[in-house]
Amino acid sequence: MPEDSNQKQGVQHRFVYQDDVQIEKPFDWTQIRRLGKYIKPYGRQLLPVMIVMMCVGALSKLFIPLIISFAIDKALLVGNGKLLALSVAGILALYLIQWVANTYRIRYTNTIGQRVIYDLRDDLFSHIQKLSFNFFDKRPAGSILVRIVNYVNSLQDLLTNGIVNLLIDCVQLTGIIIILLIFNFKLGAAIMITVPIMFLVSTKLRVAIRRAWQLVQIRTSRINAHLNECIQGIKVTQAFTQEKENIAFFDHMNVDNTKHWNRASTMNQSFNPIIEVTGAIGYCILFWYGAYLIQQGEITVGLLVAFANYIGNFWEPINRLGQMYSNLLVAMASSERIFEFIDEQPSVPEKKNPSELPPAKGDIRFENVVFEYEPGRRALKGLNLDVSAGQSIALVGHTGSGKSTIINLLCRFYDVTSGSITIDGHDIRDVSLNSLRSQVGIVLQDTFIFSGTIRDNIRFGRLNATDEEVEQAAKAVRAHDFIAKLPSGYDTEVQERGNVLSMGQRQLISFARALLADPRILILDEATASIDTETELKIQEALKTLLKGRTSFIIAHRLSTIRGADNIVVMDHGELMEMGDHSQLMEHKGIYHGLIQAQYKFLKEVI
Ligand SMILES: Nc1ncnc2c1ncn2[C@@H]1O[C@H](COP(=O)(O)OP(=O)(O)OP(=O)(O)O)[C@@H](O)[C@H]1O
Repeated sequence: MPEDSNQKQGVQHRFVYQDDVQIEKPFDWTQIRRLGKYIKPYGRQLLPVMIVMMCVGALSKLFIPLIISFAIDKALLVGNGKLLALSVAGILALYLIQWVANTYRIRYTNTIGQRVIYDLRDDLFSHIQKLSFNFFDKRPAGSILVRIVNYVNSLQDLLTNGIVNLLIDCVQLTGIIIILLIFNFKLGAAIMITVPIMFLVSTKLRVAIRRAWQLVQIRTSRINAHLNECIQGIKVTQAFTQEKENIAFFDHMNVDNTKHWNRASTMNQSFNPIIEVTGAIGYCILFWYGAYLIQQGEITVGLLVAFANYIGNFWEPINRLGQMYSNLLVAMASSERIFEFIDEQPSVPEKKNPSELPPAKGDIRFENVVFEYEPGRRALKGLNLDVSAGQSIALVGHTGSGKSTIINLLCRFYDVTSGSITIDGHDIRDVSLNSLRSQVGIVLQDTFIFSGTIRDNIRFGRLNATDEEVEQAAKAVRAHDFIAKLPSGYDTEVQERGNVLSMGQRQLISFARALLADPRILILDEATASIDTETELKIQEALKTLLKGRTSFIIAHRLSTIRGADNIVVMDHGELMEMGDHSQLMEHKGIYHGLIQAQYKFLKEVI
């Protein structure tokens, strides 16, 4: 393969974005019933008014052509001015009634639709908040986001306008058909020859057009995902000088998107002419056959005008029904995906009537703990560990040895595959998640800073903390000095992920956050990033304050932390290999000794 094409293929296969495979689903009553449950709470209050308004609007529209017909035959053609004026007034009154009814109907439909969407979005978000870690392990954040935003929005149209329009159109169509057949069966039946053609074109072509637009939508989503990834990873891209490749990949996606857009747009443009031609055939039949029936004396001119009016009103609902049908198929797929999330049960279930974990002393016991993230791959292979209240435990070991897993299990982000973990003798599976997690504080390596002020970020540890308490916590972990030097002090706005702050500063903020929460058990995943000695000293002092009197687990990377720990647990391939304090383990000359030697050697070489 020539180099050029090799390169091109490489670029095309570099980023893989998973699309939602099915963009439409067949009509499904279960979905409608589930959606119906969301409408029910508002039904009794708003539905009756809405239905009355809908019927008034549809009926007043149906009567207008009849009055026109009456006005032509009985007033215009015989020169009865008074009756003509009365008819015009009647038509005006009907238009007015129609306008009022439609205004209120739209207002009520929108209210119901908005409330349903609000409830659905709320349910989805609160449900996702409760789901366990393994749910997020399996899904990219983008796909979760799309379900909350796009799929819920795509239901909005169906719920606000779709269902009501469907009812109005059905009432209107039935009304027109009855009137046409009653007033002149032969002419009515002749016009209706075009109905099946119109219906077929409207449904089939609409579905094809909808599909074409959805393919465009998929391409646009891919572009968005790629843009998002490229912006997030811009530093890596520039560091590895991959800008050209990224541009080439983006171009390839852009071309693909434009190609699909052109196709969908061409199909779209063909829709109206087809509908117009079919409509025109209907008019031809009406005027040709209608003129014949007038000559025969079977119908009046007024009735012919009324029929023309009805045909005009006839295509509109048929056209909309076709569109509604294709919207419904998309809504089926959207609601299925939304309910799929809502039905997802947390893999870490709460007991039916869980007891509350009493204020913990902090004695922790891991007994024969086996854990598999995926069946057959053991991340912990029968861990036994006893930790007394107030002890600090440093977890060390090679990458992938199971250190974070121990912490994930203690917080019950996952449940043990077998064995048990107890706090002060209480199995953590028997107590409520809230009472457990509120007593276990966690400071992660990748400190998450939310958009907001520094004060808000510290207060995240305890939302009802006063400003003084926030500042006290910051002072205790030596964060106050740098915060005070920021342009607006504690009120300085930091952006998502806290990009304006250094690694060390972010860590100090997360310490203050943890101190404010004041948990009995503290978990600390130390940052590995190199920080200057002054900050390192500050962090060590802050750590002392933070750990005082608490049972703590530290995934340790710094020699200083390891030395100070009461007990050092050395993990290897999911097994506890060594345990003891620093001097004991150094004497033992095992894995720990090797790790420390390697670190010293590295430091010596660097220094
Ligand atoms: N979410 C996950 N899904 C599947 N396997 C996982 C998951 N998280 C970790 N593992 C696997 O479990 C094992 C232990 O991982 P763990 O994260 O506990 O290691 P660690 O000692 O904390 O490593 P590091 O020091 O690199 O953070 C590894 O083999 C890892 O591949």
